[in-house]
Amino acid sequence: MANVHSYASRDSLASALLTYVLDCQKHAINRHDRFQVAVSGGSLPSILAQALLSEDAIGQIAWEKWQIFFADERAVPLDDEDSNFCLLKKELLDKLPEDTPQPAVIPIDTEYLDDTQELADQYHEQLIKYFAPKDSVKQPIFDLLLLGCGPDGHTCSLFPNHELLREVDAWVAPIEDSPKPPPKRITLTLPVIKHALKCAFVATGGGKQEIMKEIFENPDGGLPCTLVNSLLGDKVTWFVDDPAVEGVNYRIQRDRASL
Ligand SMILES: O=C1O[C@H](COP(=O)(O)O)[C@@H](O)[C@H](O)[C@H]1O
Repeated sequence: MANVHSYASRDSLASALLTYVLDCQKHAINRHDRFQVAVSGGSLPSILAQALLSEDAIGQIAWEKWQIFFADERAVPLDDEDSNFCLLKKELLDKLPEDTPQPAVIPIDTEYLDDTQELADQYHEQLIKYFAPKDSVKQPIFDLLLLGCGPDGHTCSLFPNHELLREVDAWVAPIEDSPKPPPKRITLTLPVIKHALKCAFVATGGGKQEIMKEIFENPDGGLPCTLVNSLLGDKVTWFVDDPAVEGVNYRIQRDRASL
C-alpha cells in the first residue's frame, strides 16, 4: 500500500522530500556506490530544487555519485522551454555551486528528434550503458523514481487508457499522440518502473484534489498513477500538500509540525 504524507506548507514538504532523498541516496551508495535516479518534468523539478538546494542539504548530497535520468522527455531540443532537461537545468543544475562535484545527467540524443522510436532506442542504449554491461542487464533498477502526477492521473508520459500502459517489453517507449502537448515524447515504461527500489510522487495544489480522490479511492481504476501504486506498493511514497488531498478517503499521514 502506497504511503501518503501531507504537508501544510511547501517548505515542510520540501524539507521532508530532502530527508527522503538523502535516505535513498545513503542506501544506494551502500548498495552500489552510485545513486541512479529518474526525474519527471512538470511541477516536480521546482520543488525538488527547493529541497536539494536548501541550507539543510549543504554537505549532505554526494552529487558525484548521482546519475540523473529522465522519467520522460519531450522530443524537442534541449534548450526548448518544453524540454524536461531544460527545466531541470534551469531549476536545479544551473544552481549547483561550481565548486561542487557535478552529477552525471543523461539527456536524450537530440540527433533523433524526428524519429521517436530511434529516440527511445537511443535512451535504451544509455540505460544499458549506465546500468550494466550489455549481457547481464535484465532490467534497469532505479534507486529512486521522482515522479509527478498530472491532473488526469498521468505519470511519466503514460496517459490514461493509452496503449503504452500495456507495454510489457520495452524499457523506453515512444509516444506520438500525447494528449498533453507536445505530442511527441519518450517515456520509461511500467516494466522498468515496477523494478525501482523506491518511488516518490509529488503532487500539490487543489487542482490535483479530484484526481487524488480517484487514485486513492479507486485503486482498481487503471489510471497510470494507480498502476504505479499497485506495482510498487509500499515502495511508493506520495508527498502532497493538504489542498491536494482535502477530503480524500485514504490513510494519510499528516505533517505533525503543521497541525
Ligand atoms: O507532461 C508532463 O506532465 C507530468 C505532470 O506534470 P505536473 O506539472 O502536473 O506536475 C510530468 O510528471 C511529466 O514529466 C511531464 O512530461
